[in-house]
Amino acid sequence: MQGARNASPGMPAMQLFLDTASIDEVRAAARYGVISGVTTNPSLLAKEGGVSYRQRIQEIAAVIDGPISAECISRTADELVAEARELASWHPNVVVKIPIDAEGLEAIHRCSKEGIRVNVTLIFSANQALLAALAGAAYLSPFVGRLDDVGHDGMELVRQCVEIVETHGLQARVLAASLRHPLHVTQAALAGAHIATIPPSLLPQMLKHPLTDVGIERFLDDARKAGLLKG
Ligand SMILES: O=C(CO)[C@@H](O)[C@H](O)[C@H](O)[C@H](O)COP(=O)(O)O
Repeated sequence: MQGARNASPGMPAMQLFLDTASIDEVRAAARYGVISGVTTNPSLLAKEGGVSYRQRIQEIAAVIDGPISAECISRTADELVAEARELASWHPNVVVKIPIDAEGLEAIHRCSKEGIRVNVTLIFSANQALLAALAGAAYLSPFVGRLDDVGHDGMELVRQCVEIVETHGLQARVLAASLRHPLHVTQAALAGAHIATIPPSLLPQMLKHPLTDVGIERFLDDARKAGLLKG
């Protein structure tokens, strides 16, 4: 992780990943030193006007020295494994994303046995998360916002994933995904998510507080009165 120190020895600090395929957004966020990885998906890539996926992943990996998720689009286990090998060959930091279904579960198992790190995506239940973790997933991605959209408590799934992983000493890390607003990030941190992947628009929203702006203005006024500042 780029700037943080662990609160207690042996306990990894929570990490923030950026959820984008835009190199400009990655560069803009990287300067703060709070982004430890990047997640991409076909929908995010589609916004990038036909750029090669491989080239974009390599550009991102040159800016962020951490896990970069690239998503598989194959639908059978054999094809998923072949595609995962290809994506993983693009850069040593690539983590391949595989959706959780029957073919996906077999592919997760086979990839993890080969040493390819897998981020299991489109997780909407605790049992999907358990199966993915048992198959050897490196990351579990519960989709918070999309569960909220259909009237469920997306953050409760994050809590359940964390509890399952920690109760049973599983290796997988819980990566809260489909986060839509700053409160989601706070809630993911409090739920014990190991990682939250955030759309770039959330970063300034997390940072900003009107009372901070008012406070800065007040201090500047007083600094003028005290003669510390001219004009
Ligand atoms: O990689 C992941 C999760 O591992 C993310 O890119 C994940 O696909 C995105 O967070 C979601 O697709 C965004 O979901 P939504 O806000 O569009 O519903």
